[in-house]
Amino acid sequence: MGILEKISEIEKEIARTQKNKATEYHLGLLKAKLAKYRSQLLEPSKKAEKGEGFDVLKSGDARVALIGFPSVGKSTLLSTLTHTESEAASYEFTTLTCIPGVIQYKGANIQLLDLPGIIEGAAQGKGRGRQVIAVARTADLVLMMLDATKKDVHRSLLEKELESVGIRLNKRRPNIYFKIKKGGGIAFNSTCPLTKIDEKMVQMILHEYKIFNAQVLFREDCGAEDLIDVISDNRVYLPCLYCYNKIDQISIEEVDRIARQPNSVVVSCNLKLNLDGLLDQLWEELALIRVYTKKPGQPPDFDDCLILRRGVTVEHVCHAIHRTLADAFKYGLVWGTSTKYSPQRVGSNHVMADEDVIQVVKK
Ligand SMILES: Nc1nc2c(ncn2[C@@H]2O[C@H](COP(=O)(O)OP(=O)(O)OP(=O)(O)O)[C@@H](O)[C@H]2O)c(=O)[nH]1
Ligand SMILES: [K+]
Ligand SMILES: [Mg+2]
Repeated sequence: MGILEKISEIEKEIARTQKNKATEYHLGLLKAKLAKYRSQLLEPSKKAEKGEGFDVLKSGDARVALIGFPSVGKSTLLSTLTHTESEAASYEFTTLTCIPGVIQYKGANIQLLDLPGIIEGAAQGKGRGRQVIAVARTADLVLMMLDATKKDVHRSLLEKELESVGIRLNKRRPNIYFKIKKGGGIAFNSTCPLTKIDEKMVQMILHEYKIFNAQVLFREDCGAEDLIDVISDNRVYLPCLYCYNKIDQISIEEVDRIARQPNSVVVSCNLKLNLDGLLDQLWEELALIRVYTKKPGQPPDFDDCLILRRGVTVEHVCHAIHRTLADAFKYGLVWGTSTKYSPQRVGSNHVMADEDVIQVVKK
């Protein structure tokens, strides 16, 4: 039996197994098996299926991958937001390779990748699904483009495809400490009550992965799937923005309903509706911030900013300015929303905010 058949057998078995106390171990084991086969399926693809036209160099401050069914308007969006033209047409699979463009926004260069449309079964290699998914894994954010005139099944189908190859959208890594050891068996512990898993199931899942010595500490109430995610090293956790296009074709009530969904933005590429709103939300989801620098006795340099991630410290800023600056750092003077006073003297672990100005004082 091939891996694909094994996967489909297990999927069928999971579907027909009733969920209850008596079957939970069995289900946990099936899920572990499923995850194992799926990762086997992905292994050989790394080299063999790279595919021509998909090796695009990473550039700029962040990378965004456009993922969606055929003809939802991905190429139209790229041509509208960047100086790059990507052919758009009314027939499916117009785009066959990865086409990079650059969005210039608030001083940042955001690389936007137009990709072929993907369909159900993409993860198993249908269409150019595997190559597309491989590119998505390298992105800082997935911009999932959807046709607002179509039903939401498209969205769940795409989510399932990405899910099945280890891409987790808008989810953080489960808070489970996991470390393989040389001996000593499985040391299992938790810092909170667990309602979805117990020691026996943890053991079973680890054994399925041929792990017999490990330290496992649950720091939140996670289940079998979370544990499997932590064991598997091919998981990526990405923010996802759902972009509903073609709102020129639907009622205002429908637009309003979609726009209220979490992580969603509504646009019309053809009529250029709400593209500013899309850029704004992209900026937010990418968690980018601008930091301006200032030399002593001079006004801040507002023409040139550093583009960094939310949560960066003064130390990061020093590294971004020059690699030797962190060593020479004495203290910083910061003007902006991250401080109580402007300016305020700060140490190297002070956290910066968007549009802060900093002057670095050296030893
Ligand atoms: N009504 C409407 N049509 C649009 C809009 N944006 C794009 N389209 C149309 O949708 C069709 C497909 O657009 P593309 O940009 O080629 O779509 P794609 O997602 O790149 O398609 P593939 O590359 O084939 O996967 C074209 O006929 C576009 O003119 C929009 O906002 N409203
Ligand atoms: K198309
Ligand atoms: Mg296209």
